[in-house]
Amino acid sequence: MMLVRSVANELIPHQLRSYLYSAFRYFFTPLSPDLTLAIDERCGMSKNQVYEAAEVYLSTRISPKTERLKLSKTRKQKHFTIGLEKGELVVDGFEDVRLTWRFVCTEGQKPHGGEKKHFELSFNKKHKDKVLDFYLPYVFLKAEEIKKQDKMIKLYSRQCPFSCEDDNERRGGSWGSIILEHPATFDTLAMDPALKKMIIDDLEMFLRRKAYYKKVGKAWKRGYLLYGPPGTGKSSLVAAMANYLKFDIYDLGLTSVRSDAELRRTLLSTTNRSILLIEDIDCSSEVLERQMRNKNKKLPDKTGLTLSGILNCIDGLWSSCGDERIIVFTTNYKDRIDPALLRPGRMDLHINMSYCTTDGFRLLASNYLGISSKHNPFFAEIDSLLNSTEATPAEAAEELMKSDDPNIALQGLVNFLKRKRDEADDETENKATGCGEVDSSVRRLNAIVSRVKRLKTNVDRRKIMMRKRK
Ligand SMILES: Nc1ncnc2c1ncn2[C@@H]1O[C@H](COP(=O)(O)OP(=O)(O)OP(=O)(O)O)[C@@H](O)[C@H]1O
Ligand SMILES: [Mg+2]
Repeated sequence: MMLVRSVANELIPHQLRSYLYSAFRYFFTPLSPDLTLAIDERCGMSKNQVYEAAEVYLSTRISPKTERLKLSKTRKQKHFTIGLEKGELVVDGFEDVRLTWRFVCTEGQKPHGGEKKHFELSFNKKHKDKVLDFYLPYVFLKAEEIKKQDKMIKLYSRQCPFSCEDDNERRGGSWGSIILEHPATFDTLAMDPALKKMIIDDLEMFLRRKAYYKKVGKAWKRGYLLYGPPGTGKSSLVAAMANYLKFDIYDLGLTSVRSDAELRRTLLSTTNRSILLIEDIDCSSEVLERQMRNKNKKLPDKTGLTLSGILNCIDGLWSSCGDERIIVFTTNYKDRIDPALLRPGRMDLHINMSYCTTDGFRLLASNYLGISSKHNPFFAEIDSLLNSTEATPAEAAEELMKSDDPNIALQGLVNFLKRKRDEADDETENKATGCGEVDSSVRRLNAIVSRVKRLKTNVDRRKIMMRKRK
């Protein structure tokens, strides 16, 4: 035998020999009774939901025999997050089936590199149907339960600004995330109570209506346009929505997107149960078009991202994939945005975030100072000032934060509102007097309005003084 092998070694070239050995092994080794499913991290450009579910589920199935684990915890998380390290195994049981999970990491192909991750799930072939029809749905269900219990809301933003020009792959849809720690909730939002209730009811109805959307053949999505001056709580409302629904936020800065194709890739890599946020929509499209033209003079004029391009892309994608999606546009100037966005059916609700109202002030006073209007002499004066002055909730909140002593803080707010009112009066008078075409009756009218406002505040002040004396 030894003699035969040494003769064979001499006569047959090395490569052919190893091929013959492996062919021999293939035909004479008994076939494995096991089946292995490879579960990649991504399906093309989207995340693989099986991978995501497995990752969450397996973190609760780690056996005492496992030798290496990945451990992490953010400031807001109550518990550690445990994950498998490269090559580690988890053995699981489902009814009479024994299943083995292995976590595999391999180096990605050059030039972009990066790690490619996947799970391998092995079990006896005869259980294939049971695993596919019952075990994997069970893994999904468990993963959903775990996620709901320990749901950390994430804020995603695009990782790749213009700087990494050669990195085509990253330019696709890579999002970086942090835990959203925005404390805004519907309880802390100062806005018209009826409007607030309407928004909460709308969100609730949206969540309940999965079957309804399917029945009428519409994608399960909802669009909101939030408009109003700076500091009226548009971004806070988005955070409150995310905290209420436990949805992640994808903050899409359009200036980081260079083409419609890139936008499509970016949107495809967002997940269900999320809010896509596009802030300052009135500026974004113009800035982008200008930026594109300046950046690449060779491009024909129409190559940049346009608002209608964005809307078509979002409409198309939104109608074809994804569930439980919310899209929010914000703007300071509703009148400046493209009419295409305002067309019926595009955004389901237009929400006006307005200046601080007396109800809003009460909520802020209770949140920031822990006081109510009962027996507080400042409230009537502040109410009357708010009715004649435009102050944003952000401005009011800033004043209320200036002192721990409610009286000092409220007095500060009164002074601030008076200053604002006087400035506004002066502006009105200046406008009236500075403009030659405005006739004298308008000027007189403006002066009367200002005087009436002041008179009303003086009366209020006197009432407060009298109440104090009593
Ligand atoms: N309606 C509100 N209720 C409670 N707090 C508010 C409200 N509006 C603003 N604030 C306070 O002001 C801060 C700034 O508000 P926010 O960023 O939500 O305003 P915005 O409308 O998004 O402004 P911009 O148009 O400049 O983006 C918030 O962090 C919050 O503290
Ligand atoms: Mg904002």
